[in-house]
Amino acid sequence: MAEDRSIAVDLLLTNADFVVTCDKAHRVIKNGAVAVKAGKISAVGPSHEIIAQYRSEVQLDMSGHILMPGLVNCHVHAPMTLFRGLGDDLPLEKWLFNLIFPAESRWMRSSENVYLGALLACSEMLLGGTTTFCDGYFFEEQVALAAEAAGIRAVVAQGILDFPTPDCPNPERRFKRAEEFLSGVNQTDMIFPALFCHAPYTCSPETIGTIHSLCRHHNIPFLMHLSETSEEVNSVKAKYGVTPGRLLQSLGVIDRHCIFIHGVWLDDDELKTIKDRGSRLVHCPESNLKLASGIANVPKWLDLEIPFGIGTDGAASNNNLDMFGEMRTAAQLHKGIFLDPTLCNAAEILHSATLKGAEVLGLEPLIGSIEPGKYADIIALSLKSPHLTPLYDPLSHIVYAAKASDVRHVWVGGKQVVYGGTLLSVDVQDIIDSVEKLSREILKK
Ligand SMILES: CSC[C@H]1O[C@@H](n2cnc3c(O)ncnc32)[C@H](O)[C@@H]1O
Ligand SMILES: [Zn+2]
Repeated sequence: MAEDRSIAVDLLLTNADFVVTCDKAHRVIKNGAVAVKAGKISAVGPSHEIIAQYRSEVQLDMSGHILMPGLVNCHVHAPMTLFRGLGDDLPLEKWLFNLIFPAESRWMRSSENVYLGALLACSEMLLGGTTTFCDGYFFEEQVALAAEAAGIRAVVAQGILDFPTPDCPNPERRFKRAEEFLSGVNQTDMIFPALFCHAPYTCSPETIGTIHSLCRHHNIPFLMHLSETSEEVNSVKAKYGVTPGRLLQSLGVIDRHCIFIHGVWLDDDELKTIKDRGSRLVHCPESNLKLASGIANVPKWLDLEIPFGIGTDGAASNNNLDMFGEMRTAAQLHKGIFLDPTLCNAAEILHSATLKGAEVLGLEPLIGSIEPGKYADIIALSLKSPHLTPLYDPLSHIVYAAKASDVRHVWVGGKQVVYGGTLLSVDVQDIIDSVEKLSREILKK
């Protein structure tokens, strides 16, 4: 009898119509397979080669599917799923100050509510193929707990503002709150703590400088909404005499720790500073459109080679956490604005939602592509639908035609969390029932 020299692994995914690796070379493997051991990818390649080299007691036939890395949602406020559809058709300032901040001070003072909203968000994201998200909110420890329960990877950034917030009613304690958060949440390969200075119009230079120093000290990301609306630019100019980007530059905080969200109104000099100082950007096209904040100059970001990720923003301004929809919007929007169909092509946008997104979050050595050594954060899209037929180019389908509901299977760190479109880690119906119950109370007030 011939000796079996193959290597034993924990999981073999074979016969996928395509493995879209999202590696730097944009490698797409026809009839591909992936071998997974101890949560990480051992090998990826043509099915016949992988099957010859590896064996596993768990071997799944992925024919009729695309395998690709899990999507990376670079900007979310997970608990805000509780406010989905509560305040539509308003500009940012009215939406935020007249509706959302009061709603947060009423409903998000309960850490249980924050946990529940975050759990709903994690469910929505996993079912839609997102395996990593970067969050910013209050009681962010609860978001970390929800992410752990759901089995999704997360950067959890504690929100800091100069005025009373649900988890820090006394603003004088805001730096203590940041430190308390950092000492309470341990970094693992699933949960990565960070701090989120809300915006230049809600955080003083003292707050920005102190929180940024803490981020530098702990070597963690410093997040901030920046240059989201023209009103923001005008109000910062009126108060400080300079634009938001220049204000941060004058404070000496623009560096490799910074992840700036939106950047709709950043001018060329501000963008150049962001590039030169190693900061990164996040594009949230649907939230920017819905709040009529404007449209970020993403073609310029691409020209300048500024690493940028894609984010949905919270469900109160999007109103979903669907990264397939977000990719499609990002790919189409700039073509329409600049009357140039070559802009933001499918490969560029898919990279922003996977490998580049991982790079933006500082997680690129761990996730973002299907490559040996990376965590097995993998999703399987079913191709057996009219809207995905015929198939000439898998990248085209992923960006321009696929829907979140095409996601059939999801693995995070090699652990299957979605099977056949069903979430295995938490009871979604139970979460929906609890949120519906709470929403009836929210509606009454
Ligand atoms: C510290 S982050 C949490 C804080 O941010 C608010 N928020 C949600 N979406 C936006 C946005 O697009 N711009 C500015 N602020 C936003 C959220 O309601 C929380 O108060
Ligand atoms: Zn936001």
